Amino acid sequence: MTKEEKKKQAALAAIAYLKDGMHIGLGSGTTVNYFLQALQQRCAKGLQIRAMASSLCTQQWAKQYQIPLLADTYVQTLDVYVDSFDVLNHHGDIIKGGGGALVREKMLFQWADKTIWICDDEKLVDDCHCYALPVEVLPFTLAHTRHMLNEHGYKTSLRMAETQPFLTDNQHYILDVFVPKQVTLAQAHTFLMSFAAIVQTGYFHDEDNLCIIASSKGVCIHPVRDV
Ligand SMILES: O=C(CO)[C@H](O)[C@H](O)COP(=O)(O)O
Repeated sequence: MTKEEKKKQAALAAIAYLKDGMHIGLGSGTTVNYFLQALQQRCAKGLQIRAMASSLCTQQWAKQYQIPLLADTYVQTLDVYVDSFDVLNHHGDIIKGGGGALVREKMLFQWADKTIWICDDEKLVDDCHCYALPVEVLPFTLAHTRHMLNEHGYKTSLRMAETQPFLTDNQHYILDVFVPKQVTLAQAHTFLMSFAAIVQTGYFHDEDNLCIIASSKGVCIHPVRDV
């Protein structure tokens, strides 16, 4: 089974957790796009939900698929948040932000009553240090921020979109940060958040929510702590 087929299978399995009347937070990325396509079909068959997108890209897809959207000003509750991630280790440490939507993704994750993670098995890793940690940062005094991080052993790479720095939906930059081996992601997150220029990191921690993992053997569903 290809990686794309696995993503699709995981996304399809998440549909079973949706009920009429729910407010659903939508993550970002290609796996979520498969979820949106499945959701479009369920909505066409009568499922009554309303959704909130974590990125402009997801919002555009949701509109294209005619998924009813909520205006953020009026939403007080989110029943469930559905998203994928870049990597997850066996301790519930998650890296997100490959698509640069990490701030709004974390907001919806923190807000929702529960989260359903959807992924292919290639995203499960022993050590998250294999993947750079995306960090959303203010463009103001960027060179200084990078210099300070470098002084502490954190190498950084400014994410680009062709010849210009990649701009997030919040009009900030993304630094892909290589966390030193001896520092845990949780420690790195706390350290990085001490910089006023850093808006948020793509480090998430979760143990209790469900993770739907698709592999060539099929789909399995576990609490994150048992992955
Ligand atoms: O964190 C994210 C976007 O900011 C995505 O969830 C992550 O990058 C995974 O994307 P994909 O489903 O395309 O593999």
